[in-house]
Amino acid sequence: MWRRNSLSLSSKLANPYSNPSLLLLFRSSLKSHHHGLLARSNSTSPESTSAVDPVNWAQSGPAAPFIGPHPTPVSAFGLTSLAAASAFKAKEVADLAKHYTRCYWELSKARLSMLVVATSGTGYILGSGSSIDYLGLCCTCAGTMMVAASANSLNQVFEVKNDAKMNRTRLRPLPSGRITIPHAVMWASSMGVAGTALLACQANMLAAGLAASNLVLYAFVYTPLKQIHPVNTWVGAIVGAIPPLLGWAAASGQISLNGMLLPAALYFWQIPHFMALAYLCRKDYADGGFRMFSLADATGHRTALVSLRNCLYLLPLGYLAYDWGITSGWFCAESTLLALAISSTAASFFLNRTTKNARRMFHASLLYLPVFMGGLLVHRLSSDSERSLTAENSDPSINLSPSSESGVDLTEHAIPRENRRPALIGAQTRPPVAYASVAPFPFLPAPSYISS
Ligand SMILES: CC(C)=CCC/C(C)=C/CC/C(C)=C/COP(=O)(O)OP(=O)(O)O
Repeated sequence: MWRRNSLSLSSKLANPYSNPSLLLLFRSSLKSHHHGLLARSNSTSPESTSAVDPVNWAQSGPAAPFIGPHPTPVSAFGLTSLAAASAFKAKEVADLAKHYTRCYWELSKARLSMLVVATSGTGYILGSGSSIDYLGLCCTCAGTMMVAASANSLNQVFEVKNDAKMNRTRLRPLPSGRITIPHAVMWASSMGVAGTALLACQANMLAAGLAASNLVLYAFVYTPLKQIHPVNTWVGAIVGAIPPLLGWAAASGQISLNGMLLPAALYFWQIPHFMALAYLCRKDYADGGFRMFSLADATGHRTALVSLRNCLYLLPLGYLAYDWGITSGWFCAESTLLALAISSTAASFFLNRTTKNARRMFHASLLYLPVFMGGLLVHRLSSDSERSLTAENSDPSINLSPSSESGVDLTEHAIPRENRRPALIGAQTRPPVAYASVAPFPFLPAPSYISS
């Protein structure tokens, strides 16, 4: 199609008369040029230069010669027509660029991909320790965006027939015929290769490997599974949970237990989110030929139960974030309240399985994720603040002096960047009040139980 468009574009440009709109533009510019010359000829000297009006010529043969002072009307005419052709060419190129930008945007499911990037970026910051490498963060986000765009485009390539049968998806670029399958595959391949290469060069091979494996899991396992077995939702939840791990791995160079916190939140969060969506769009999914969990559950009882169970799994995450030294105790409280809020919507849906309650649970899930990630970032403990707390509170065997001879040296020189955050697993947990003197309230006095 692109080839056809570009061919027709070039042939139109080569022969402007073959295009009615260009001919119109061409003729109107000639007319105004002609009228201008005539007006001037009436008011100025009768010095004559004859010319042919090609518009009238085209319609009814040669026109009466006009007289005017312009020494070279034919070359002026040529310039005007050239300008008209260039303007037309520019407009058509701009329209073409707009058309394909829109197709790429929709193929990439850009808003979903941006959410994926947000989770990966949050993972990167959490895995960064005391100083964030902003260039690394940007490259990780860009690489994640490209690979996610590729995965989403491949998903649409494989589901073009199913998408055409669903109201929600029938206007996507492939089922609506706005782009061809080979073109979409070309876009997906280039994005996948470029994104993985960017991650490999600017982050590390672990992050690149996670991205590439996730692409394979999403496009080649999850996507066909949607038409085979309801277990697809759980596989999809793994796909959604990988990007924050990828971000963590890009920053820290490894996968560690406390790097699993955000992936776990994403995994549990996706179950009620997608269960609500599949419940609300049951007919659409059935029409599309997808085997979603909710389709084999006429009463919605099991769909609601599974959703509620996974919401409850979100409850301990705030405590774990605090206990593992990722965030302050404030996050523990906030996360628990947030999990209780989404769980209450899931409980309402469980007790009363109406569309309204399913929609409430869906909206609660939309709110949950940004608030949870925002809380993680706001209450995150950098290695510096952790280090000072650890020093104030705890184990005398931990010595912060760079030239420590006894105990564990926690200076940046002693701990490789990639090991900083993971090394803090198992560090002594601190009473919540100790966190009151760190972010986000660093101005508060040190807690009184700390001996000076
Ligand atoms: C780095 C990398 C490869 C990241 C990929 C992340 C990604 C694509 C996550 C999406 C997870 C998911 C299950 C979406 C639903 O797809 P769906 O097929 O059910 O959606 P649809 O019905 O709208 O097509």
